[in-house]
Amino acid sequence: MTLNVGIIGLGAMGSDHVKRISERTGGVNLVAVADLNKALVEKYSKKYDAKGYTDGAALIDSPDVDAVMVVTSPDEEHSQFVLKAIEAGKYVFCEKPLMPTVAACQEIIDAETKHGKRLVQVGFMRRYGKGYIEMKKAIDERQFGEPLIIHATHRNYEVPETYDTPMAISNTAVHEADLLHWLLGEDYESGVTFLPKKQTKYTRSNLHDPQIIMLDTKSGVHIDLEVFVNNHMGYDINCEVVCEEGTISLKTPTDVAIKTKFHREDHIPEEFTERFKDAYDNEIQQWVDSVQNDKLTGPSSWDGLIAMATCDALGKSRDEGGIREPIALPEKPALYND
Ligand SMILES: NC(=O)C1=CN([C@@H]2O[C@H](COP(=O)(O)OP(=O)(O)OC[C@H]3O[C@@H](n4cnc5c(N)ncnc54)[C@H](O)[C@@H]3O)[C@@H](O)[C@H]2O)C=CC1
Ligand SMILES: O=C1[C@H](O)[C@H](O)[C@@H](O)[C@H](O)[C@H]1O
Repeated sequence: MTLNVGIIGLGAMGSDHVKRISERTGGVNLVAVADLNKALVEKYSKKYDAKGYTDGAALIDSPDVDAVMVVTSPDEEHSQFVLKAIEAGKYVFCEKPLMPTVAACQEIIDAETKHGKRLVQVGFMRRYGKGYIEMKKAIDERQFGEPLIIHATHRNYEVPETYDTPMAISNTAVHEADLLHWLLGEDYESGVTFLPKKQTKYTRSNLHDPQIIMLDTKSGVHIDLEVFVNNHMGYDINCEVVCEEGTISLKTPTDVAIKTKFHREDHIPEEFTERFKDAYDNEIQQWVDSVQNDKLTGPSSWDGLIAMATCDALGKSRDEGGIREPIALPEKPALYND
């Protein structure tokens, strides 16, 4: 049976998902779109012959909509629609982060637990990247012995003026906060955030950039993560896992390598929709398939809370000048055990 999906939020990520659902995902129809911006609603409702709304709640209430995608920003705009979808008993894909605070993630977990069935998947799409899947297999199988250290970078070419210091963790590093404990198959013990060089060419009053994060896991794996969101180089995501008898690293996919006039060059992706196109495609196809099977298999609301609890500790460390902070989790509800 074809799944009829409505998408709330038609900006940079939402418009990419509109195209993905309409043109590259099997077993699904885009039947409705919503945004506060009427021009975007008119554009995409007309282009994809979908019903247009400016009120996301009305989209969720529509009997024509089987499942919902929440792709709004700022991130605080997610829970109103996630909670309404749960109330309506409809599956809902919520872009990361689930919400930018632990308390708001907990509110969603409480609502889902009361409903009695998992309905929420969170958009941690790095888990669907081929490189990360191969890395996780190698770690799970201990192909190179015990993992010891992870070196990672999360670099953006630039971010908008509204992007501020806390977002470097809650909006950006939240990807690695989810990814790396999933990759290693264990929880974090503690974290530290510190702010290097205070005055740089692109420093803004509301944004300290770059930021340096360190995480340590329960077994003692040490992680260092550079978050550099105005690097004016490109969208450069790196991850190297150092094991007892070898390393395994993420490779940036390139179609061509150029050599000319005594130099060679590779392309650096401009932004996330280019760099992780396959991961997004795999993620959304898996979400549609799991909804049709009436059993979600992707990142849950609980994964959303783990990531935000990690980010909270890292934000507290940053605000306290780089003091190591424990990363503690509440008891995991049984709903999220399978
Ligand atoms: N998984 C990933 O790699 C990525 C995830 N994201 C996430 O996707 C979400 C959207 O990000 P962007 O597309 O970059 O933001 P954006 O600012 O480009 O678009 C957000 C859209 O949501 C709409 N909106 C906001 N509040 C609304 C409401 N109450 N009702 C209806 N529409 C509303 C805005 O009018 C805007 O058109 C964010 O949560 C962000 O964290 C963004 C980029 C990449
Ligand atoms: O989710 C995302 C993107 O995937 C980028 O990796 C981040 O740098 C960006 O800040 C965030 O919105």
